[in-house]
Amino acid sequence: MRFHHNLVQATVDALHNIFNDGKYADQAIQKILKRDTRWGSRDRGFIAETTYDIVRYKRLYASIANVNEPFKQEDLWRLTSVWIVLKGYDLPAWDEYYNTPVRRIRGKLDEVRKNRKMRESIPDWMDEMGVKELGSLWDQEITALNKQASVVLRANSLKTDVASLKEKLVGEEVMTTTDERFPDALILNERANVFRTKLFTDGLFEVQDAGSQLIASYLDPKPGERIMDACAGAGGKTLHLAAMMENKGQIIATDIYQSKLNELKRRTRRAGVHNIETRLLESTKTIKKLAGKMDGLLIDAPCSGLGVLRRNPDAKWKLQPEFIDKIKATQQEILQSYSRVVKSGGTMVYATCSIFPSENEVQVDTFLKSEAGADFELEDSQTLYAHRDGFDGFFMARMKKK
Ligand SMILES: C[S@@+](CC[C@H](N)C(=O)[O-])C[C@H]1O[C@@H](n2cnc3c(N)ncnc32)[C@H](O)[C@@H]1O
Repeated sequence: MRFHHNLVQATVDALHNIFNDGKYADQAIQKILKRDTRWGSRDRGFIAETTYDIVRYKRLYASIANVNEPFKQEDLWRLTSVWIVLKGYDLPAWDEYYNTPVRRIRGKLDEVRKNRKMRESIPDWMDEMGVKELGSLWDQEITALNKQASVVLRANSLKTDVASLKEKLVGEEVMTTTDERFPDALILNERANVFRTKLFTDGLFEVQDAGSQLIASYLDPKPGERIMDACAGAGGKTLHLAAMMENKGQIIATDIYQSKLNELKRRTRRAGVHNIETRLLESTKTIKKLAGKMDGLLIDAPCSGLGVLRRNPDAKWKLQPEFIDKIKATQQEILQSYSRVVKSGGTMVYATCSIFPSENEVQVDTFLKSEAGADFELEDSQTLYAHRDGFDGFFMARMKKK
């Protein structure tokens, strides 16, 4: 592999912004990629993937490179040298890499890889929590969560179907694979910037992980029904619900952030969806008004996000155990309060992108045993694991109201 100094410098700068300035990895990378319009897709791919890889393995690489935070420029260059050596490439003859101890780097990897916290590059507290929550599954799961995420599209059934979208993508030189477990999904064979295609701007697809695509189907909304998507965010699942409902009926999409709902509205227009109404949750009034009126409720709850570490590797370094405790309290509050919108005979799905039982089964169980949950019955629940199912980790539980 031939390395270009300006691309590695861009990677070093992105890492500086992420590690030293606390910027989110995706935003820092987007900003750096705007630096030079002459960079082609390979150059951009190199910067993005190398940066993500070093963020993912920060603890491991920093230990091998023998550098500590806050990282100086030369420390960040050393992290890139460790990345190059461990990938099995030859180091370019640049000043920054002068005297790099290549054999020592390889030897140190063999030494530290026996320790899971080092090998998988995770904070101590996260490893302890993972073992407590998942027991022996944690080892395989965290290894799988450190893999690079695949890019998955969801064909927008309001405008196309999987087979014709697949064919149209070939015209854009984007090759994809289908998977019978995820009927609307197309999985890219190689990463590509699909957002630049006209197919995307025309609303023929959304980028949405395969696991996430199961959640709207799990609620099974029917055309003409009234559905509430309580934690709609920017609407990944709301748009899917709308497509399943063939634009008929009504979806009330709520969130506590107007900015996210604005983004949802923008996506709605592109997707050709017109049965979504957004409402900002400012007080309990909105929920009270909707009490007993909904055929279906989706609670895509805020969570630790540990199931989607493939997509957000910097969460390993930004998450704190105190935040997880706080978010668990919010999850139960949301279940207790929003469940009242479901009418008799209606369905509620509680979902998270976490693989920890304390955010999932335990929350559902606590709810069902509480007064608010007394009228609900658990129909089914399932967890998608990255190590077993191959995509992001998700949990979903479906409850029926008597
Ligand atoms: C997992 S994300 C939702 C992702 C979204 N459903 C999608 O598919 O793109 C959880 C969302 O819950 C919102 N949220 C946090 N606390 C909330 C609350 N008390 N009530 C409603 N939404 C809340 C967050 O702003 C966030 O957008």
